[in-house]
Amino acid sequence: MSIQFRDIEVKIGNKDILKKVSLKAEDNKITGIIGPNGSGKSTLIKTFFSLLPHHHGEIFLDDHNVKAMSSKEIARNVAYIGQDSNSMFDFTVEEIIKMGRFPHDSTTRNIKDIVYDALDTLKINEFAKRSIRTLSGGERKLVYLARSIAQNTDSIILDEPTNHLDIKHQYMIMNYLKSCNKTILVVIHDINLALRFCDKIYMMKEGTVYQSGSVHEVFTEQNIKSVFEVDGVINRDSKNNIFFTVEK
Ligand SMILES: Nc1ncnc2c1ncn2[C@@H]1O[C@H](COP(=O)(O)OP(=O)(O)OP(=O)(O)O)[C@@H](O)[C@H]1O
Repeated sequence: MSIQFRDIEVKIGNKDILKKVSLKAEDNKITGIIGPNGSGKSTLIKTFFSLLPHHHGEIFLDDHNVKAMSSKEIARNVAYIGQDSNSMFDFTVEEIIKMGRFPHDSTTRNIKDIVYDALDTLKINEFAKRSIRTLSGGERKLVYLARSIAQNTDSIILDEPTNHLDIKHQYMIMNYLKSCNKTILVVIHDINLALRFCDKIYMMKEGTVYQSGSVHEVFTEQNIKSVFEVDGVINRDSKNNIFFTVEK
């Protein structure tokens, strides 16, 4: 299932936050959105779920304009893991994960089994009875990923999923996303994680797509300098993986 933004424009007050942004995330691929703070990454993904209105452009799920879809229908197809993992309410982890089943009217499987499979996948079974409010920021991220697993959608949109996570859990999440055979659209800040895991990158600057393509096409020293104002070097290790280091 592909996710496509066509010529999206967002204005807040007099400020143009997004200026004709187009992006396509495809089946079985991790598409990364990277860019400096304030460049419009979260704004773009929020428009998909109508969390922010867009003033121009269209958003499609395969050939379906999301404008014509109910929020429940969208949630049957696309899961969302936002930046903010705080919870206003004192739900248990089990209850949070169970919410992933809300868009689905029925299932042949026992819901408790679905919840426990999701906990198992991320090896967080011991959190099941805990209140979400007692978990650390990183632990909460894992719980919301487990909810998306229970939601069983073809696509997942994630806003900085590795934020707050230690290196083991950063790789656990990215490896899960790589192996799950879904359409993954992810806002990511870490250039080296993006280099390692993303199939396609959209590099944003000041509300526009500055560059898009494969990691090799986008992560050039020149593009990184122009967009992030950082001098650095693209290196290759002995296994021919490329990585970026900042020069002093
Ligand atoms: N409700 C709002 N009112 C005014 N300005 C807003 C509002 N929401 C977002 N903005 C502005 O829109 C711009 C883009 O914000 P957005 O959150 O999309 O950036 P981002 O690229 O996701 O940044 P970050 O990497 O810091 O999360 C920023 O300059 C932000 O200040």
